[in-house]
Amino acid sequence: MPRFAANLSMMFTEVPFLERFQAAADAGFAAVEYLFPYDHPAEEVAAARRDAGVEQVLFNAPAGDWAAGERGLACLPDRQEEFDRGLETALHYAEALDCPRIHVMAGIPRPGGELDAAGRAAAREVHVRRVRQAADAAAAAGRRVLIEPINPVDMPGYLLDSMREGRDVLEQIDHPAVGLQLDLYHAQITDGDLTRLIRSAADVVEHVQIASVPDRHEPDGGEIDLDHVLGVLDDVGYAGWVGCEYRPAGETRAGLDWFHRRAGSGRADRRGSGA
Ligand SMILES: O=C(O)[C@@H](O)C(=O)CO
Ligand SMILES: [Mg+2]
Repeated sequence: MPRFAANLSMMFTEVPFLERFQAAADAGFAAVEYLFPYDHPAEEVAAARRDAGVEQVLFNAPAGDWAAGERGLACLPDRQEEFDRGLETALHYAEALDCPRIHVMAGIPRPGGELDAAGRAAAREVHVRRVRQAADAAAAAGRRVLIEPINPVDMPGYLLDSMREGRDVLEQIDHPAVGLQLDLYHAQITDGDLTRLIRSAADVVEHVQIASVPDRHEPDGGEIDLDHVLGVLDDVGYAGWVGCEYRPAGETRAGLDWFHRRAGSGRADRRGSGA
């Protein structure tokens, strides 16, 4: 059975961010992930993680003005300086948190508008270049960069909008320090055919996330058969983490039956270092 990491941007939001580490540990999670730690100094986040005794397995590089609708900087040509600074910040946090991987978001090249083929090619060219840049810096710091396809219903206009696109871009990036983040919630919406998809992408997937479709709640309901996809991940030898990136339907702990049934105590289920 794969190992589960609690996503602290969506789970345990009943308590302030820094308290979510301990809440996740108390619930039995051995690891955590989240979108952004940057509202708090790296040292405070690192202390919260250490005190709770959980591994940090993933977080995102700064992604622009999130409140204004931005979703990453990597494909935005006129944001090079901000991208550079964000990369530095992310690597600083990764060091403090002992986190092996950073998700670098592509961005929305034409917010609210249509992107023609030429516009898409231009955005992709910038994206490929910036992810390579991030990967060079990450590799020098002993870390890895992930890219994640995201469904266009939740994130209209996001450049990396299917697993197929993700595979293509990954090939184009062609960098040993870059891998794919397979969010099965997005993948079910954009690609479907999850069994074949997991099997065919097994060589490049370095992190998995789960949630129910279409509501993005606890992963043991909706369109995805959780035990089936976890079994396929086991079959292909997936040894990474499975991030629980879902919005609990009610109180987080009240919805953890699915986790306790599959992970035992969670902590007892640890295999290897997770790095
Ligand atoms: O799937 C998601 O939404 C996240 O993994 C993410 O990084 C961007 O929102
Ligand atoms: Mg995700």
